[in-house]
Amino acid sequence: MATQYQLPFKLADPTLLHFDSFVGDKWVQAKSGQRFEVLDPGTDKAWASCPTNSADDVPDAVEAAHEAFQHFRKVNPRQRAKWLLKWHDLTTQARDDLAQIVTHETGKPLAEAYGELDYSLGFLWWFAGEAERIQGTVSTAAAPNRRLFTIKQPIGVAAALVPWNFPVAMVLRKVGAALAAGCTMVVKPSPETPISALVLAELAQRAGIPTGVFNVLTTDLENTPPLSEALCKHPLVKKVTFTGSTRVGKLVASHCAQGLKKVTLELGGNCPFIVFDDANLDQALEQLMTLKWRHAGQACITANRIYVQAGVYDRFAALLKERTATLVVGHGSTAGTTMGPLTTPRSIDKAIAQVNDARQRGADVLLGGSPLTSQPGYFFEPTILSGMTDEMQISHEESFAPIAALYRFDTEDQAVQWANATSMGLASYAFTKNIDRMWRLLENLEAGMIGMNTGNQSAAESPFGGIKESGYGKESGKDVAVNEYLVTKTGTLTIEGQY
Ligand SMILES: O=CCCC(=O)O
Repeated sequence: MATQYQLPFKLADPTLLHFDSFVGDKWVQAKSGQRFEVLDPGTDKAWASCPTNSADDVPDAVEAAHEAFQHFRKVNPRQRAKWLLKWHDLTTQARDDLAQIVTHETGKPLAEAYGELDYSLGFLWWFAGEAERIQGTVSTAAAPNRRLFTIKQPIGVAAALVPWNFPVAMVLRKVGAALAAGCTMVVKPSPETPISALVLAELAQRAGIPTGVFNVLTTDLENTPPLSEALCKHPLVKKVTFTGSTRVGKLVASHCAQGLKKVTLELGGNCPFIVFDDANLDQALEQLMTLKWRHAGQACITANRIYVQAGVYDRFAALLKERTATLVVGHGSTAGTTMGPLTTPRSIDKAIAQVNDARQRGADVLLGGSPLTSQPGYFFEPTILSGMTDEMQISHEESFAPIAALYRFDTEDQAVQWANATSMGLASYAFTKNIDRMWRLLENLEAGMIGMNTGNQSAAESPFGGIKESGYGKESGKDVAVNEYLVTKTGTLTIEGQY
């Protein structure tokens, strides 16, 4: 359907853009005919609309994916790899256009949108390689004349429930693994970021990926829970992958439990970032600057609680303040912007509540602390809070906002105890030049991913996933990610006349 909205940017290839859902090989409306608006978080203005699909629209999409699976499961892995590589090449060519779209959906600065695209392209490249490396096993049984072997087969139709903070990366991380395994997929992008997912569908079609293998069902905030529930409970959906909050992850798991569906959950972080007295402070600071302010703090692996040892606390806080004060907050497409808006107005409300709570309980606001209301859009000042303590809200819940919360600690044991004092366990970061201590931290910090003198550990080749209430299952990395979309079948063979 043509859109009546004015595009706030120019595309080199406007035919990439679609504003309808993609099921099978067709661009489709919701059965209800309803549509919802897509807003630019940097202006609060609508620039597109998409179909408001409901639970009623789920069966057509799942059936299209199921029909496609009957053929796709038998396609030679090399052919699947070639399609993924072709998709990679076409997405690379569309990089400039996709960057504009990501910036206008999420608010992130263009340079960060490019960074997300390069990260995303890594998934198509990586999973093309993984497709041909799916292997079973052969072994000799204890019983005589018997051999055991296992084969791996695609599990079936997968449903992906995707967040808005990295809309291209999160789609491609999930679908790359699914297609490498031989599964087909129905993607439900977030209400904030449907357009980039639809561009990926256009590119998948151009890459020759067969009809029904990649489907996109858009919907608004209100219809997200029932549509997602219908996907989780549809009998032909055999696998669900979700990235988002722990609260919603538990709901997804409970919907899937009824059908004993295989589930991957990438949930909340509340990640600690620990700086010891013997750290290279420049290194720690530089890593924190990127990790904390990336997408205005809206990443599940961002540093939520920053623990700094007493000997360097004041210096580190002063340096962080000095560097943070140089950030330029503005619309993501404006040249020179280094931090964009939050993606949703809900996030502003939460940030205000968290800063007020910390302030009332005795924290000092070293920088920022308020929404920026002088311009339209959902802007919040880069904020540094010092003197944080355990009873403050931020200690127990993710900010998902540009708030750096500093805690002073004395000993390694104290830092580890505080870092682990959370129900979550996605990522932890530690900065020290003491190798014995670093090894102890690797073993003692309760998280699925440990950054050691680095704040950047996300990559296609690196297994991504948490423990505790940060979820289960791995995305990306060798074998583990594709395994999430495979089932193992065991064969037992009797061989006469052998041993
Ligand atoms: O926010 C979740 C994903 C972040 C990442 O993949 O680095």
